[in-house]
Amino acid sequence: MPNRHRRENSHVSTAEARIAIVYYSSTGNVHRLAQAFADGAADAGAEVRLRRVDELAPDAAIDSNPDWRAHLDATAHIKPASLDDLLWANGYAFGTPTRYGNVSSQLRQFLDTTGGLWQAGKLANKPATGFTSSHFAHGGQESTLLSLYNTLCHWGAIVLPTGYVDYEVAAAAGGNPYGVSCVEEQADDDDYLKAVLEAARHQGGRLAETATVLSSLTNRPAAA
Ligand SMILES: Cc1cc2nc3c(=O)[nH]c(=O)nc-3n(C[C@H](O)[C@H](O)[C@H](O)COP(=O)(O)O)c2cc1C
Repeated sequence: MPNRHRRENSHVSTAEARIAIVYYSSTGNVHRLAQAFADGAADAGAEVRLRRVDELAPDAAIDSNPDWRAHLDATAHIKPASLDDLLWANGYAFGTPTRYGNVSSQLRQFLDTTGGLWQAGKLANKPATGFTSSHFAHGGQESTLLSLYNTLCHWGAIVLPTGYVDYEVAAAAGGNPYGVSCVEEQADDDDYLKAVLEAARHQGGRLAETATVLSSLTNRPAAA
């Protein structure tokens, strides 16, 4: 029987939610999801930081694809992600395009700068979810998200997959229970794209609620 939990019926106050949405996008698909996550978390009452990780590719690669250069220029105003954003937030959403079934090197590079925070226990006990975009429906979205979640497990984060928490929302967006995902070759279909963005907004709101509930745990002093 489908689960029909609906977020709009929730009574959780998100006054304490501080959500960092950290993403990489070369041509805009993941950026679009990141914005929908930000909207969903903000609509639920959270403070939100939308942050892109630094581009690492050489200009020659970027300029070989006009969409890549155009998107990079169009999003230059978005602040780059920093470790301070991770310290500040009590809930995370990480977005990456699927790259050969894996996390992009740009997001990976940012994650690989978090050793100090990890060692100090500053990343533990916070809810964290992932989102991705691939070209094909079977192009490796699940493996990308699971690979991302390996890092979150090492942090001691509370991995927050989408599941089928709201069955209709999840099913309309393709039914990926590991995290919100977009199939680029289907994104020209307005109904599909609308459903995927709705799933991202839904998960952004759910992340904000979960961050609020878990923040007392996050703030718990270390045992003596
Ligand atoms: C180097 C490279 C590897 C990719 N690997 C995959 C893949 O394994 N599976 C897939 O379906 N799409 C793959 N893609 C396509 C991207 O995942 C897809 O275009 C995605 O929507 C891009 O998101 P963005 O617009 O946010 O950058 C790859 C693209 C590039 C450039």
